[in-house]
Amino acid sequence: MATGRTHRPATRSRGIPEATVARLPLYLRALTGLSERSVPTVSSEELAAAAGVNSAKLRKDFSYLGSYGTRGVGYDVEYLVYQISRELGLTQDWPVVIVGIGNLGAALANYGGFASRGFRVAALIDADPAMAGKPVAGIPVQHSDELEKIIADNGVSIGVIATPAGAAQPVCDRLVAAGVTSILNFAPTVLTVPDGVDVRKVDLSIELQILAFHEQRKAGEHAAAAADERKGPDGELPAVMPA
Ligand SMILES: NC(=O)c1ccc[n+]([C@@H]2O[C@H](COP(=O)([O-])OP(=O)(O)OC[C@H]3O[C@@H](n4cnc5c(N)ncnc54)[C@H](O)[C@@H]3O)[C@@H](O)[C@H]2O)c1
Repeated sequence: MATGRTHRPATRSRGIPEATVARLPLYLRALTGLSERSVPTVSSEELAAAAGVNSAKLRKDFSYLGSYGTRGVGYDVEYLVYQISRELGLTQDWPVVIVGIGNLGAALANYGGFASRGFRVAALIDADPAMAGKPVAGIPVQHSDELEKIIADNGVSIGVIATPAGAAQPVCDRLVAAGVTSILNFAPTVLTVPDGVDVRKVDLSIELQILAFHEQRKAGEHAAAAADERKGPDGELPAVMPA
Protein backbone atom coordinates (compact mmCIF):
# COMPACT_ATOMS: atom_id res chain seq x y z
CA MET A 1 0.00 0.00 0.00
CA ALA A 2 2.99 2.34 0.42
CA THR A 3 3.23 4.94 -2.27
CA GLY A 4 5.40 7.98 -2.83
CA ARG A 5 9.15 8.01 -2.92
CA THR A 6 12.04 7.81 -0.64
CA HIS A 7 14.31 10.82 -0.95
CA ARG A 8 17.36 8.80 -1.94
CA PRO A 9 19.44 8.29 -5.06
CA ALA A 10 18.27 5.45 -7.37
CA THR A 11 21.05 3.18 -6.10
CA ARG A 12 21.78 2.65 -2.45
CA SER A 13 25.28 2.65 -1.07
CA ARG A 14 25.65 -1.14 -1.03
CA GLY A 15 24.84 -1.32 -4.73
CA ILE A 16 21.26 -2.57 -4.45
CA PRO A 17 18.98 -0.51 -6.72
CA GLU A 18 16.11 1.27 -5.01
CA ALA A 19 13.61 -0.60 -7.24
CA THR A 20 15.01 -3.90 -5.91
CA VAL A 21 14.75 -2.64 -2.32
CA ALA A 22 11.10 -1.78 -3.01
CA ARG A 23 10.43 -5.37 -4.14
CA LEU A 24 12.19 -7.06 -1.21
CA PRO A 25 9.15 -6.65 1.10
CA LEU A 26 6.98 -8.32 -1.59
CA TYR A 27 9.31 -11.33 -1.70
CA LEU A 28 9.46 -11.39 2.08
CA ARG A 29 5.67 -11.40 2.40
CA ALA A 30 5.39 -14.30 -0.07
CA LEU A 31 8.26 -16.19 1.59
CA THR A 32 6.78 -15.70 5.06
CA GLY A 33 3.57 -17.32 3.79
CA LEU A 34 5.59 -20.29 2.46
CA SER A 35 7.57 -20.52 5.70
CA GLU A 36 4.35 -20.58 7.75
CA ARG A 37 3.22 -23.53 5.62
CA SER A 38 6.63 -25.21 6.22
CA VAL A 39 7.45 -25.19 2.49
CA PRO A 40 11.24 -25.85 2.37
CA THR A 41 12.17 -24.64 -1.13
CA VAL A 42 10.61 -22.56 -3.86
CA SER A 43 11.39 -22.04 -7.54
CA SER A 44 11.94 -18.54 -8.87
CA GLU A 45 8.78 -18.92 -11.00
CA GLU A 46 6.61 -19.92 -8.02
CA LEU A 47 7.99 -17.20 -5.81
CA ALA A 48 7.71 -14.60 -8.58
CA ALA A 49 4.04 -15.52 -9.08
CA ALA A 50 3.36 -15.37 -5.32
CA ALA A 51 5.05 -11.95 -5.09
CA GLY A 52 3.44 -10.63 -8.29
CA VAL A 53 6.83 -9.99 -9.91
CA ASN A 54 8.38 -11.15 -13.18
CA SER A 55 10.69 -14.15 -12.54
CA ALA A 56 13.66 -12.76 -14.50
CA LYS A 57 13.43 -9.61 -12.39
CA LEU A 58 13.31 -11.73 -9.24
CA ARG A 59 16.46 -13.64 -10.23
CA LYS A 60 18.23 -10.35 -10.95
CA ASP A 61 17.05 -8.91 -7.61
CA PHE A 62 18.31 -11.97 -5.72
CA SER A 63 21.67 -11.80 -7.48
CA TYR A 64 22.21 -8.47 -5.67
CA LEU A 65 21.79 -10.39 -2.42
CA GLY A 66 24.27 -13.01 -3.61
CA SER A 67 21.46 -15.57 -3.68
CA TYR A 68 21.32 -17.71 -6.81
CA GLY A 69 19.26 -20.74 -5.72
CA THR A 70 20.11 -24.31 -6.67
CA ARG A 71 19.31 -25.57 -10.16
CA GLY A 72 16.42 -28.04 -10.04
CA VAL A 73 15.77 -27.31 -6.34
CA GLY A 74 15.15 -23.58 -6.19
CA TYR A 75 15.68 -21.28 -3.26
CA ASP A 76 15.83 -22.30 0.39
CA VAL A 77 12.80 -20.50 1.90
CA GLU A 78 14.14 -20.06 5.46
CA TYR A 79 17.51 -18.82 4.27
CA LEU A 80 15.93 -16.31 1.91
CA VAL A 81 13.65 -15.06 4.70
CA TYR A 82 16.75 -14.50 6.81
CA GLN A 83 18.73 -12.90 3.96
CA ILE A 84 15.99 -10.48 2.95
CA SER A 85 15.14 -9.64 6.57
CA ARG A 86 18.81 -8.88 7.20
CA GLU A 87 19.05 -6.77 4.04
CA LEU A 88 15.96 -4.79 5.05
CA GLY A 89 17.33 -4.31 8.56
CA LEU A 90 14.52 -6.33 10.10
CA THR A 91 16.73 -8.62 12.16
CA GLN A 92 16.93 -5.81 14.67
CA ASP A 93 14.09 -4.26 16.62
CA TRP A 94 13.04 -0.78 15.41
CA PRO A 95 11.30 1.43 17.96
CA VAL A 96 8.64 3.52 16.22
CA VAL A 97 6.60 6.47 17.50
CA ILE A 98 3.18 7.33 16.15
CA VAL A 99 2.23 11.02 16.33
CA GLY A 100 -1.47 11.88 16.13
CA ILE A 101 -3.61 9.28 17.85
CA GLY A 102 -6.98 9.94 16.25
CA ASN A 103 -8.93 7.45 14.13
CA LEU A 104 -5.96 6.50 11.99
CA GLY A 105 -3.22 6.67 14.64
CA ALA A 106 -5.26 4.43 16.95
CA ALA A 107 -5.88 1.95 14.13
CA LEU A 108 -2.14 1.89 13.38
CA ALA A 109 -1.33 1.43 17.06
CA ASN A 110 -3.68 -1.56 17.11
CA TYR A 111 -2.15 -3.08 13.98
CA GLY A 112 -0.42 -6.32 14.98
CA GLY A 113 1.66 -6.40 11.80
CA PHE A 114 4.23 -3.90 13.12
CA ALA A 115 5.49 -6.08 15.95
CA SER A 116 5.58 -9.24 13.87
CA ARG A 117 7.82 -7.45 11.34
CA GLY A 118 10.30 -6.10 13.87
CA PHE A 119 8.71 -2.69 14.50
CA ARG A 120 7.95 -1.98 18.14
CA VAL A 121 5.53 0.84 18.90
CA ALA A 122 7.63 2.61 21.54
CA ALA A 123 5.26 5.54 22.14
CA LEU A 124 2.03 7.17 21.06
CA ILE A 125 2.06 10.96 21.01
CA ASP A 126 -0.82 13.43 20.68
CA ALA A 127 -1.25 17.16 21.19
CA ASP A 128 -4.65 16.83 22.86
CA PRO A 129 -4.10 17.10 26.63
CA ALA A 130 -7.34 15.18 27.21
CA MET A 131 -5.74 12.11 25.64
CA ALA A 132 -2.60 12.11 27.77
CA GLY A 133 -2.37 8.96 29.86
CA LYS A 134 -5.25 7.22 28.09
CA PRO A 135 -4.23 3.79 26.84
CA VAL A 136 -4.57 2.94 23.16
CA ALA A 137 -3.65 -0.63 22.22
CA GLY A 138 -2.38 -0.96 25.78
CA ILE A 139 0.07 1.96 25.44
CA PRO A 140 -0.62 5.22 27.31
CA VAL A 141 -0.74 8.25 25.00
CA GLN A 142 1.89 10.86 25.84
CA HIS A 143 1.54 14.58 25.29
CA SER A 144 3.45 16.09 22.39
CA ASP A 145 5.31 18.42 24.76
CA GLU A 146 7.30 15.29 25.63
CA LEU A 147 8.14 14.43 22.00
CA GLU A 148 11.87 15.23 22.10
CA LYS A 149 12.39 13.40 25.39
CA ILE A 150 10.45 10.34 24.15
CA ILE A 151 12.57 10.13 21.00
CA ALA A 152 15.81 10.41 22.96
CA ASP A 153 14.79 7.99 25.74
CA ASN A 154 13.69 5.30 23.28
CA GLY A 155 16.39 5.79 20.63
CA VAL A 156 13.66 6.23 18.03
CA SER A 157 14.70 6.68 14.40
CA ILE A 158 11.35 6.01 12.69
CA GLY A 159 8.33 8.27 13.16
CA VAL A 160 4.81 7.80 11.83
CA ILE A 161 2.77 10.97 11.27
CA ALA A 162 -1.02 10.63 11.50
CA THR A 163 -1.90 14.23 12.40
CA PRO A 164 -4.10 16.56 10.37
CA ALA A 165 -2.26 17.89 7.29
CA GLY A 166 -1.65 21.34 8.81
CA ALA A 167 0.26 19.89 11.76
CA ALA A 168 2.35 17.42 9.78
CA GLN A 169 5.27 19.69 8.76
CA PRO A 170 5.84 21.16 12.25
CA VAL A 171 5.60 17.64 13.73
CA CYS A 172 8.03 16.40 11.09
CA ASP A 173 10.47 19.24 11.89
CA ARG A 174 10.38 18.37 15.58
CA LEU A 175 10.85 14.66 14.91
CA VAL A 176 13.85 15.36 12.66
CA ALA A 177 15.40 17.84 15.10
CA ALA A 178 15.04 15.21 17.82
CA GLY A 179 16.95 12.65 15.75
CA VAL A 180 14.33 10.80 13.70
CA THR A 181 15.72 9.97 10.25
CA SER A 182 12.84 8.02 8.67
CA ILE A 183 9.25 9.20 8.45
CA LEU A 184 6.13 7.44 7.30
CA ASN A 185 3.63 10.16 6.52
CA PHE A 186 -0.11 9.50 6.35
CA ALA A 187 -1.11 13.18 6.32
CA PRO A 188 -2.12 14.44 2.88
CA THR A 189 0.73 16.92 2.51
CA VAL A 190 4.23 16.96 1.06
CA LEU A 191 6.88 17.12 3.75
CA THR A 192 10.18 18.95 3.38
CA VAL A 193 13.09 17.25 5.08
CA PRO A 194 16.86 17.74 5.13
CA ASP A 195 19.26 15.38 3.33
CA GLY A 196 19.67 12.08 5.08
CA VAL A 197 16.03 11.86 6.12
CA ASP A 198 13.82 9.36 4.28
CA VAL A 199 10.13 10.05 3.85
CA ARG A 200 7.55 7.62 2.56
CA LYS A 201 3.96 8.57 2.24
CA VAL A 202 0.84 6.49 2.24
CA ASP A 203 -2.29 7.93 0.69
CA LEU A 204 -5.25 5.62 0.22
CA SER A 205 -7.24 8.34 -1.54
CA ILE A 206 -4.55 8.59 -4.23
CA GLU A 207 -4.73 4.81 -4.72
CA LEU A 208 -8.53 5.08 -5.03
CA GLN A 209 -8.21 7.93 -7.53
CA ILE A 210 -5.94 5.78 -9.68
CA LEU A 211 -8.49 2.94 -9.51
CA ALA A 212 -11.21 5.43 -10.44
CA PHE A 213 -9.18 6.42 -13.51
CA HIS A 214 -8.96 2.76 -14.58
CA GLU A 215 -12.67 2.20 -13.87
CA GLN A 216 -13.52 5.20 -16.03
CA ARG A 217 -11.31 3.91 -18.83
CA LYS A 218 -12.84 0.41 -18.61
CA ALA A 219 -16.33 1.95 -18.73
CA GLY A 220 -15.28 3.92 -21.83
CA GLU A 221 -13.92 0.78 -23.48
CA HIS A 222 -17.10 -1.15 -22.69
CA ALA A 223 -19.22 1.67 -24.14
CA ALA A 224 -17.07 1.71 -27.30
CA ALA A 225 -17.32 -2.10 -27.64
CA ALA A 226 -21.10 -1.94 -27.18
CA ALA A 227 -21.33 0.80 -29.83
CA ASP A 228 -19.24 -1.35 -32.22
CA GLU A 229 -21.60 -4.28 -31.65
CA ARG A 230 -24.58 -2.08 -32.50
CA LYS A 231 -22.97 -1.05 -35.77
CA GLY A 232 -23.95 -3.06 -38.82
CA PRO A 233 -21.39 -5.09 -40.82
CA ASP A 234 -20.70 -1.97 -42.93
CA GLY A 235 -19.77 -0.07 -39.79
CA GLU A 236 -22.93 2.06 -39.87
CA LEU A 237 -25.20 2.41 -36.85
CA PRO A 238 -28.67 0.84 -37.43
CA ALA A 239 -31.38 3.31 -38.33
CA VAL A 240 -33.30 2.44 -35.14
CA MET A 241 -31.20 2.24 -32.00
CA PRO A 242 -32.08 -0.58 -29.60
CA ALA A 243 -33.79 0.67 -26.42
N1 LIG B 1 -2.94 8.15 4.14
C1 LIG B 1 -4.15 7.67 4.19
O1 LIG B 1 -4.50 6.78 3.46
C2 LIG B 1 -5.06 8.28 5.19
C3 LIG B 1 -6.25 7.66 5.55
C4 LIG B 1 -7.01 8.27 6.55
C5 LIG B 1 -6.60 9.48 7.09
N2 LIG B 1 -5.46 10.07 6.67
C6 LIG B 1 -4.94 11.29 7.25
O2 LIG B 1 -4.42 10.96 8.53
C7 LIG B 1 -4.55 12.08 9.39
C8 LIG B 1 -5.31 11.67 10.63
O3 LIG B 1 -6.65 11.28 10.29
P1 LIG B 1 -7.66 10.91 11.45
O4 LIG B 1 -8.93 10.53 10.81
O5 LIG B 1 -7.01 9.96 12.39
O6 LIG B 1 -7.83 12.33 12.17
P2 LIG B 1 -8.26 12.61 13.67
O7 LIG B 1 -8.75 14.02 13.68
O8 LIG B 1 -9.13 11.51 14.19
O9 LIG B 1 -6.88 12.51 14.48
C9 LIG B 1 -5.84 13.45 14.40
C10 LIG B 1 -5.12 13.43 15.74
O10 LIG B 1 -3.94 14.24 15.62
C11 LIG B 1 -3.81 14.98 16.82
N3 LIG B 1 -2.97 16.14 16.55
C12 LIG B 1 -3.30 17.31 15.95
N4 LIG B 1 -2.23 18.13 15.90
C13 LIG B 1 -1.21 17.46 16.47
C14 LIG B 1 0.16 17.79 16.73
N5 LIG B 1 0.69 18.95 16.37
N6 LIG B 1 0.92 16.86 17.37
C15 LIG B 1 0.40 15.69 17.74
N7 LIG B 1 -0.89 15.34 17.52
C16 LIG B 1 -1.67 16.21 16.90
C17 LIG B 1 -5.22 15.31 17.22
O11 LIG B 1 -5.30 15.64 18.61
C18 LIG B 1 -5.95 14.02 16.87
O12 LIG B 1 -5.98 13.13 17.98
C19 LIG B 1 -5.22 13.16 8.57
O13 LIG B 1 -4.22 13.99 8.04
C20 LIG B 1 -5.94 12.40 7.47
O14 LIG B 1 -6.12 13.18 6.31
C21 LIG B 1 -4.69 9.47 5.74
